[in-house]
Amino acid sequence: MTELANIPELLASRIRDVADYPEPGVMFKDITPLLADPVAFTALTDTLAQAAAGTRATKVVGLEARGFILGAPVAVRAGLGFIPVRKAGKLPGATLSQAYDLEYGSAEIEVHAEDLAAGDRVLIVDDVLATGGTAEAAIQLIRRAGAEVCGLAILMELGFLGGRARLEPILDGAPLEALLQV
Ligand SMILES: O=P(O)(O)OC[C@H]1O[C@H](OP(=O)(O)OP(=O)(O)O)[C@H](O)[C@@H]1O
Ligand SMILES: Nc1ncnc2[nH]cnc12
Repeated sequence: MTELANIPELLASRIRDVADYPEPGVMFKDITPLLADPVAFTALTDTLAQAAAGTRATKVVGLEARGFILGAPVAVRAGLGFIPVRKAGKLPGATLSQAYDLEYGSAEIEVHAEDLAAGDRVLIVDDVLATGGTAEAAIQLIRRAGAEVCGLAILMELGFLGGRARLEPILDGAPLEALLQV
């Protein structure tokens, strides 16, 4: 387990701001420097896996694509199965789909219907919470599959975009943990 004095400071130092990407007016939070640093990536994985332990999750859902990079090692560390929620058209089996808007556009996500069922407690993992559109769509998908959302574990929350205010009313008390706040 990682033992570092100030994990949030380390993580924040490895996230790069890119102005006007992917469109004018957006300050993009680029996590690739964090991923390239094994100490920071391990600290992030361990910290998110600790969040999973407190939720009694039975599965981890990661949101394509950056949520896969973070969610898969968290699932392994926590001893849980990993379920990918993919952008539309990428999963070969029978899927449930949900359209949504995000900070810079709109999209549709899907999950294999057979991957989740009643009795599953799902922890959603992603890198950034902005408007909350992506996470809200994932919550809807997971519930339509019959499973319960037991928490959201996010690396960075962009508070000024209102994602937390949007999600908390629909989370039924499940925790929304963001390691960093902007
Ligand atoms: O709160 P929101 O406004 O919905 O934005 C947050 C989402 O946006 C990013 O994903 P993106 O769709 O850019 O996909 P990527 O991970 O494939 O880059 C990020 O990884 C979150 O999933
Ligand atoms: N500003 C941002 N940076 C990185 N990912 C994002 N997803 C939505 N908004 C984002």
